[in-house]
Amino acid sequence: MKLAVIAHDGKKAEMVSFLNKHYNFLHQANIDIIATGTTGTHAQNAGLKVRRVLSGPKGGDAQIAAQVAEGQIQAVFFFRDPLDKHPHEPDINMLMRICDVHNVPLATNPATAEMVLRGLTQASDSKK
Ligand SMILES: O=C(CO)COP(=O)(O)O
Repeated sequence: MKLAVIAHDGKKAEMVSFLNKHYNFLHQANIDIIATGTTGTHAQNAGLKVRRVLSGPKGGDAQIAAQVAEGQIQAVFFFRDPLDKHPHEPDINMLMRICDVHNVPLATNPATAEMVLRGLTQASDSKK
């Protein structure tokens, strides 16, 4: 299963604590994680094996959206900062739209992320 993790600067601390909390699940061999550049560095520092794409403002959101469109990503954890401006707002909206087009779970805040992760955990447990 491949998961994408992305966080705006104002939400990176929350993303790191989410990743730490779910380290055991996310660290499993059958989980691949892809992340935008800076978020990916934080995730790597948390001990996770992560493939980093470009930073969000440089096209990283668009790279992840392309993989969602190709059916390669099963869920996106995108902690957006609604209180900040982003020069790449069109890419952000595009990623969210692509998730909706392809019916891929998209968690844009930690509360939703907990629920999505619970669902993924149950789905993976039921396969064992
Ligand atoms: O800007 C982002 C998402 O829109 C995140 O990019 P970084 O992970 O490189 O900070």
